[in-house]
Amino acid sequence: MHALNLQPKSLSLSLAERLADLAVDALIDEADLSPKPALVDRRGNGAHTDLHLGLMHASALSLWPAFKEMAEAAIEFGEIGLPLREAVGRIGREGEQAMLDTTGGVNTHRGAIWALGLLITAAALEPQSCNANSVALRAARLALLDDRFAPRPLSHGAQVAQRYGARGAREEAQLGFPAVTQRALPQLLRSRAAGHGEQNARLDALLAIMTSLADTCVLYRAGEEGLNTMQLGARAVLDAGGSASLGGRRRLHELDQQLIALNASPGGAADLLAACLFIDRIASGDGLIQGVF
Ligand SMILES: CC(C)(COP(=O)(O)OP(=O)(O)OC[C@H]1O[C@@H](n2cnc3c(N)ncnc32)[C@H](O)[C@@H]1O)[C@@H](O)C(=O)NCCC(=O)NCCS
Ligand SMILES: Nc1ncnc2c1ncn2[C@@H]1O[C@H](COP(=O)(O)OP(=O)(O)OP(=O)(O)O)[C@@H](O)[C@H]1O
Repeated sequence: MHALNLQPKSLSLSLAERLADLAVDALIDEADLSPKPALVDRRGNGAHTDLHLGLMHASALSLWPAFKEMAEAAIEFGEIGLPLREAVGRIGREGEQAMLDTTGGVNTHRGAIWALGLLITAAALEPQSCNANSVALRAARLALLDDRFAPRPLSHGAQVAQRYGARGAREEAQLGFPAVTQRALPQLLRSRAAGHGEQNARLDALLAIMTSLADTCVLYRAGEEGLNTMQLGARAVLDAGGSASLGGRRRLHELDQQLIALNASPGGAADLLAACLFIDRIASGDGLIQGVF
């Protein structure tokens, strides 16, 4: 059993503060990871005209209070149920507003607030049981509850669901984040074990998500052609040896060019990579052990 260490010796941060720190760290690590196909990274803006790395960092930092508040709500309510679900929904919407205030109205992290918010809440509910599957399962149980106060806008995800019947961010969470638990985390561990280096292992984890995700950002911007290009291209990189190999790097460069030409940015996959990095840290106890903060 993986347990969060509740009593750091060197600094007395609360559990909620530590979880918020880890979530913001995961977002910053995701943004900085390079070269990500068609996404914002240290090289540039990928397929985006309204996003850049500084904005992604500022947005990530703006979410810290909402993340902390979600963890505190979990501790206060103490169990999965409608009161907690609706509290977290309200805090998530406030976090989204803080994000929009920070970015001047640009959507930098909507999907990430959803995924990380649920996972933080799930971790804070039972910090003594934080292996990947337990946290994802608790997050799924929360996501399955219907928030009566959630607005139902005709979001990009909803439009794509109508048009293609695609499962989006909501369904991914309700299923227990299979793209993270069954694809990204196993790939991250395999690439690390093969000695590929941390940055390549993270890129490989992102690619593993991209091989099968119905990313509604890609579908909205580039339709089924975009989604097929993303899934097949990501598979080709991994089959060529992954990000650490010369063949894999060539394929990765090709995929970057193809997705940019199609204006197809895999933002949903990027959010799930952040979720993967967050779970990896809490499941290994890394960062929650005393002295790190
Ligand atoms: C469920 C959410 C993500 C809305 O989803 P929807 O598909 O309708 O919206 P939209 O297209 O605007 O954004 C979805 C975002 O999810 C990400 N995403 C896209 N595809 C996927 C996928 N297959 N899996 C996971 N994430 C994805 C992308 O970043 C995308 O931008 C969420 O914003 C929401 O409903 N929030 C309500 C407030 C709430 O309850 N918050 C709880 C906080 S924990
Ligand atoms: N490094 C990243 N680069 C780009 N997008 C990212 C990155 N990390 C996460 N994302 C996610 O991608 C989404 C932004 O994608 P996109 O711009 O397609 O969204 P949109 O607001 O639905 O569409 P549009 O900009 O076309 O109006 C955000 O919700 C964000 O969570």
